[in-house]
Amino acid sequence: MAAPKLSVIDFSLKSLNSTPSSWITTCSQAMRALEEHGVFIAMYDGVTQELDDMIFHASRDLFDLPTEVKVLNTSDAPYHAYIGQIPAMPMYESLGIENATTKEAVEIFTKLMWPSGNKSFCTSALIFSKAVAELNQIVLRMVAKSYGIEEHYESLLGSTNHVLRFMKYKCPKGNDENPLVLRPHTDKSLMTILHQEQVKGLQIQTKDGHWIDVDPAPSSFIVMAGDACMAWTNGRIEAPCHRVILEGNQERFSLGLFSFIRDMKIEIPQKLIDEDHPQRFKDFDHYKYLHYYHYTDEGKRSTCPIKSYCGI
Ligand SMILES: O=C(O)CCC(=O)C(=O)O
Ligand SMILES: [Fe+2]
Repeated sequence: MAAPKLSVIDFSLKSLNSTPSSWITTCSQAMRALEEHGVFIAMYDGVTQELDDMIFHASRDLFDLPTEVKVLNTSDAPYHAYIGQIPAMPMYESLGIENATTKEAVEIFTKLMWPSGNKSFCTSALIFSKAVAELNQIVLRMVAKSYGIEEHYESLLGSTNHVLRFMKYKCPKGNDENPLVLRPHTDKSLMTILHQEQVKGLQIQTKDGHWIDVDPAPSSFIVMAGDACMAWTNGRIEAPCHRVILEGNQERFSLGLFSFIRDMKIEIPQKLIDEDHPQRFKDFDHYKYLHYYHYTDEGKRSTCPIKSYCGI
């Protein structure tokens, strides 16, 4: 049997905007992939090659800073800020910018890391976040339109916190080093969009248990549903399990734009509840869910924390 593959879907702005029927075709391809696998690869031209080069250059600059500077990146919310120096994950380090689509937040982060300024970091982080948030919005609008829950989605839009996360994986030192650098998990976001530089490592698990390698190709963005999307769509779109394995001897850089909903409860749309689809989740607060997953024993131990948190 041929190895399973992820769907690769053309999300170039030119083709999406060319005719209404091309939007509809892309929408049905995206929906099929999301409902079957919770993930697809979008070929997206909203990030130019020049911006791509700039953002990975900016990422290297960021990781080159001393640890005592990087730890200044803090947040009240778990997994929103600096993570590193963790004995169980010696090869992993990451930093996060909250509200990364706003100039003010990116400027504050830049000033914290480089008190004397770093214009090129600031510019590329902001433009990259906006471009990827646009892709995030296009995909979520497709989901909302397909399910007839546009108004519902629009109400979440203004409460979205886009967190831009810079990730670095150091190369494994010896042959005995465990190549698993990020353990299998589902994301806790509403949606995540990942982008990797030329070194591969991300693997996604299909529902029947196969691990698929995600090839890093220029312009390819991995669009992945998070746990909050599974609850919001009343279980129609499930968050896929994924991990990072590093077998080569190169370090790896990747970027993720994670969307979280704050200051309001995510309600399960009535349109998605009927006789064939009984309600599977209760309305929930996304940030309380993050707290449950990261800080409570029950949340940490659960094999499906979103179900244990707000499942019916
Ligand atoms: O580095 C990657 O490609 C994946 C990162 C990831 O899965 C995460 O941060 O949740
Ligand atoms: Fe993840």
